[in-house]
Amino acid sequence: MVEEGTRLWEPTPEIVRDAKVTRYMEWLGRPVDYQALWQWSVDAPAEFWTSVWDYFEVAGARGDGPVISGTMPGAEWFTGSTLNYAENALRRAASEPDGPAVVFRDESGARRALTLGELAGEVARVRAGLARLGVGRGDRVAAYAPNVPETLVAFLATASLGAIWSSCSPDFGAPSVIDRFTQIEPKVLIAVDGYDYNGRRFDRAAVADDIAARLPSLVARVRMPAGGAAAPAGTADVSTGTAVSEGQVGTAGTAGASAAGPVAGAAAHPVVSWDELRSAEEPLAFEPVPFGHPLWIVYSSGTTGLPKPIVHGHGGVVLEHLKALSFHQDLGPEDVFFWYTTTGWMMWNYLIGGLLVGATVVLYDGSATHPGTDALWRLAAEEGVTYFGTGAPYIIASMKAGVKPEGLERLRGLGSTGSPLPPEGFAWVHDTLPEVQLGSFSGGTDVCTGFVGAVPLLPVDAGVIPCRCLGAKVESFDPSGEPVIGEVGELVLTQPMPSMPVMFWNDPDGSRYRESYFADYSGIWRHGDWIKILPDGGCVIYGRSDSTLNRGGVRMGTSEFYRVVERFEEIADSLVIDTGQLGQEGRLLLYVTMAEGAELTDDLVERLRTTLRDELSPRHVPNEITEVPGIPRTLSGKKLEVPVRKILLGTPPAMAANLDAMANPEVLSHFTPKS
Ligand SMILES: CC(=O)CC(=O)O
Repeated sequence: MVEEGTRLWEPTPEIVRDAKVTRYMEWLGRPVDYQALWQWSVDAPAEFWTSVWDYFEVAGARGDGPVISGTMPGAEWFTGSTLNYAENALRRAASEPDGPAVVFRDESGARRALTLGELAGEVARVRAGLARLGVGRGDRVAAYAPNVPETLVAFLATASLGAIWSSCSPDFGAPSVIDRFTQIEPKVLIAVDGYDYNGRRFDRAAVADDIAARLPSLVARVRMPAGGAAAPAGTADVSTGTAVSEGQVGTAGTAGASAAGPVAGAAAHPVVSWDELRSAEEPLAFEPVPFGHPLWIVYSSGTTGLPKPIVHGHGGVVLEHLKALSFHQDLGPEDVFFWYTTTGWMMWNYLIGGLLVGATVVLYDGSATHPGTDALWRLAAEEGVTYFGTGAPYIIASMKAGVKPEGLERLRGLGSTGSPLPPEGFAWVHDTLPEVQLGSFSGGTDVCTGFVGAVPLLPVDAGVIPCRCLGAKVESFDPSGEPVIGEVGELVLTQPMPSMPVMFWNDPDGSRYRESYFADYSGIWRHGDWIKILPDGGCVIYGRSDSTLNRGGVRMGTSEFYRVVERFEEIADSLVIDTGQLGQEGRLLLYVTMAEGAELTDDLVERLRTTLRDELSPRHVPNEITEVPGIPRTLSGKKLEVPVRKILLGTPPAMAANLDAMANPEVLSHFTPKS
C-alpha cells in the first residue's frame, strides 16, 4: 500500500529552468513561484488572460473592448475581438510547411503522417468542398467518424468557415447519435462506413444510413471510407452506398436500429464521397469570428433527458488550450503529443489542441489493449511520444497486467484523466518511468480542459494532483457554502474561465445552462465533484458528488472506497453504491468483477469487509458484496455510479442510463433491485 502524499517525483533545476511556464513568468517579469502566479491569475483574471493572448501572439484582432464583462453565468470575454481557431492551429503551415503536424496509427500498425503543409492543403480542399455544399458561418457540420486525420481535417475546415463542429465516435449506436445530432440540426453529416476495434471490422454503413435518414436538416452527407481516406480501394462503394468491408465483419455491441423505429423512404440529400469533397485545390482562408462564436458542440453524458449540447467558443478554447497545453503539459513544437481518446470524448478536442502550441499530434484509432495491454506503450515508443495521455483505468490495467513499458526515452510527461488515479497508480508510474512527470488532470467536458493538474515546477505526491491550474479559481465548499482547506467539499469555480460554455444549444433563455451549474450557489459554478484542497495547493478528487457515500453523516467519495477494494489482486474492478436517499440511510452495495482465476470466496469477502472497516470506517462495510460479469462504464471509461443507483432504486435501465453511450450495456441487467 502506498501512503497518499508520498513524494514520488521532483523537478530538477534544469526542468524548472526550461519549463514553458518559467519562460512565461520571465516574460511577465514575475518571480518563478507557481503558487504566487496562480493567485495572481485568479485575482487579476483580466490581466492574466490578456497576458496569455499577448504571450502566445494569438492570431486575430484583440480590439480594445473589456476583457471580462459581467459575471457568471454569462460573463463575456474580449468583447470586440475576432480570431479563428483554425488559423491559430495552422499558423506555422506557411513558414514551416515541411514541419510535422499529425501522425496516425491504427491497431494493425499502419501509419500515415501529414506535414503542416499537407494538413493545411487538405483543410483548404475540404473547406472548399464544404462551402460548395453550402456550409457557411454558424452552420453545423456533424461527424460520425473515427480518430483519423480526415476527421481532424474536416474539423479544421469547418472551423475555418466559422461553421460549428460536432463529433460522435462510430462506436456510439444510432439512437445516441440521433439524440445528439437532431438537437443541433446539422447541414452536413460526415459519416464513416465502419471502424476497426480489437482486431475486428465493425460495419457502420447501415447505422450511418439510419442517422442520416433522421436528420431532416441535412443538405448533404459525406461518406468516409472505413479507416479514413487511405483505406484500400474498394472498401466503400460510394455510388451505391453499400459498404464492402474487408476482413471479418462484426456488429458492435451498441449497434442497432434507432430507438424511434424504422424510417420510411430514402434520404432526400445527396451523398458525396470524401474524394469528391476534397476534389478542388483552393487557397486556405479563415473567417474571422467574435471571441464567443461557437466552435464546437460537445455533449455531457446525461442520464435523464437528452444529452446537454455544450457550446464552446473559438476564443475561449484557443486561450485555454494554449495555456493548459503549454504551461501545464509543457508542450511546444519539439513535442510529440498523444492522448488515447475517441472523437466522442472531449479529450479528442484537447488532443488536437496540440497543434495550437506547435506539437505533433498522434491520432490512434482502435483498442488500447489490442493485441496486448502494452499496445499504447509500444505505440508511444515507436513514435517517440514525449507526452502520453490516457485514462486512469489504462494505467491500472497496465499495473495489474505487470506491463513493463520500454523504449520511452523521449517521454517526459504522462497524463491521466477520466477517473481519479489511486496512489498505487501514481507509484506504479513512478517505479516504471522514474524520470517522467505524472500529470493527473481533472476537469471535464463542460470546460473542455482540466482545472486541476500538474505543472513542471511542482513535485508529484502519490494520489495528489499538484495544483489548481492557472486562471481556474477552484475552491472546495462545505455544506454551508464556505470555502474549506484540508476537508472534502463540493468543487466549485468562483471566477469565470474563458472556456466555460458560451451556451447550450437550443436553450434560448439559458435556463438549462443555469440549472446545470448555478442552481446551488448564486453566481458560482458547482461542478459536481468532491475535492479536497491541501494547504500547499495540492488537490485530491474523490469522484462525483452526486454518487457520494453518506453513511450516518460520514460522507466519502467513491474513489476512496475503490482504492481499498481494487488493491486486492483477486479483484479486477468494482462499483460501490449507496442506496440511501435524502434523510434515509440506505444499503451499501459492493459489486466486484474477479481477476482471472480468482473466486469470490467467503474468506475473500471477510478480508474485504475487515479491510474496509479498518481503513475507512465500520459504517463503510458493505451490506452485500456481489460478483458481476462487468462494471458498467461509459465509452470513455467512467463508472456508471449514478445510473446504477437509480436502477437499484427502481428506474428502468433504459431510462436510467444512456445505453448507447456505454461500453458494455449488457452488464446492466445484473444490477436490478432485489424485491
Ligand atoms: C480533463 C477531464 O476531466 C476529462 C474527463 O475526465 O472527462
